[in-house]
Amino acid sequence: MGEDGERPEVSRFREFLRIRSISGEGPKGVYQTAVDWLTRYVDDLLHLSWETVSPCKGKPILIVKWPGSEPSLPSVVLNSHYDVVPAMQEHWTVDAFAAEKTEEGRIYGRGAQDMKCVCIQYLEAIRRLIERRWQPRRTVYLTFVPDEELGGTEGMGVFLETPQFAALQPIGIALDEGLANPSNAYTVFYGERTPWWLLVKAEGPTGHGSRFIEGTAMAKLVDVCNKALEFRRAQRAELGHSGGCSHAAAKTLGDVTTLNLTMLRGGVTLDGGATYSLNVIPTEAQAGFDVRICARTPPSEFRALIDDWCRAEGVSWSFAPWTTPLHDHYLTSIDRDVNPWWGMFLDAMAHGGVPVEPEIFPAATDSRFLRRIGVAALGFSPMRRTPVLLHEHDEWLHEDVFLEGIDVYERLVEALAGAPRLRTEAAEGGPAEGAAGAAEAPAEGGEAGAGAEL
Ligand SMILES: CSCC[C@H](NC=O)C(=O)O
Ligand SMILES: [Zn+2]
Ligand SMILES: [Zn+2]
Repeated sequence: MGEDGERPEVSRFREFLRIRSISGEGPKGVYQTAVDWLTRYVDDLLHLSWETVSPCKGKPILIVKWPGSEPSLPSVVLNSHYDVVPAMQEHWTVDAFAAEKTEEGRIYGRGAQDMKCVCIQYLEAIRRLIERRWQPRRTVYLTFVPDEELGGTEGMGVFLETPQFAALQPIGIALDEGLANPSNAYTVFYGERTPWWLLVKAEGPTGHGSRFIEGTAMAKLVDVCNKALEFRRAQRAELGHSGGCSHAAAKTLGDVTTLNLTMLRGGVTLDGGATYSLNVIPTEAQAGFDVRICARTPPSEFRALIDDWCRAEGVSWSFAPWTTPLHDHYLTSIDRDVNPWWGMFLDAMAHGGVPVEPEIFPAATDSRFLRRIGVAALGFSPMRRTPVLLHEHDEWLHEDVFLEGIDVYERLVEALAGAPRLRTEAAEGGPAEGAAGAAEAPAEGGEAGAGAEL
């Protein structure tokens, strides 16, 4: 027991929460602080080898290696991101980076659910397995990446291009983050809705604001926005009144397409943007949308819609240039016959007696980079009986749920890293019966991958 009778695992989790590793705006060098903290942890408690790689300056990726007894077998990758989204401190009832714990056992902090809990749970599960002298058959790699919250381009995205990533290959299965589940079950994600961040740009004539000028940039843009919002209303209706809570309705957020107007810009500005010339018709206006295309809708179908909306108004649209161009669906098969890892995952969970609900992740995680290159990836954060609080004010996780998650990973790592060669895996030099991993990425507009039940 640690201080105040607290379990040392919990104390370490709280310590990690105090590092302000906010993507984009943390204190200078804080990413390195987080990685240094993790490497000390590995040195002191796991005694495993590790290395860091920084394809983007100041954005280190930490790779920890636990060698398997049969290193030629495809590896098991446990991925987590150590960056967190900012906290609006004025809306929190506690300090977002103090990792306070209530008497009842709730641990408050930015990253408590997303996903510093998982970073520590992986480490603690492996610490326990090492302590009880369990040896993995397959090599296990822990990867800790930055910048997931910014889209992963300068984190997992660039990591894929490095020799350090090549060294993890072939990968059998990768685990990455999921979401809390308020019910008694865990949720596991085998795919994600595909994020499209769009910019619509309208142009038109100028003139005096007192006249009827036709075809203005603003009017055209508003027409496109109205069509987009109409589409949004229809999708909202399809979801029903549950608001995406997976337990009150048959449909979850992952089953419909969301669209939100998240940026509007226009107007002739004065004084560096402090005021506007409201009597001058602006010649340009822009809107930005966050769209998440559900797995049932081929991206080409959505593309046709937005093309229509824009063509009708004579305006243009483009993908936001700062996002990673992953615009297709990538799914991991949940057919045991196609993907034996799925069966192993389910069996290990069933062994623990906890129900599992497979779903499509409503947002985007680093899993999509892995699925895109054919790696089977499951999004899983072992948090049940817990409200979904990622990115919210007063994010918390109960210490008992955190501790239970370590037990879960212990079981999972034993099952996955202890797995003998699968029939879908080639013997050295020989052919395999078929790829186990992610279903083939469908061509633009194609169906969801083979074996994936939607
Ligand atoms: C377009 S990539 C964005 C990634 C981000 N991930 C977590 O919130 C998300 O908004 O889903
Ligand atoms: Zn996350
Ligand atoms: Zn997040």
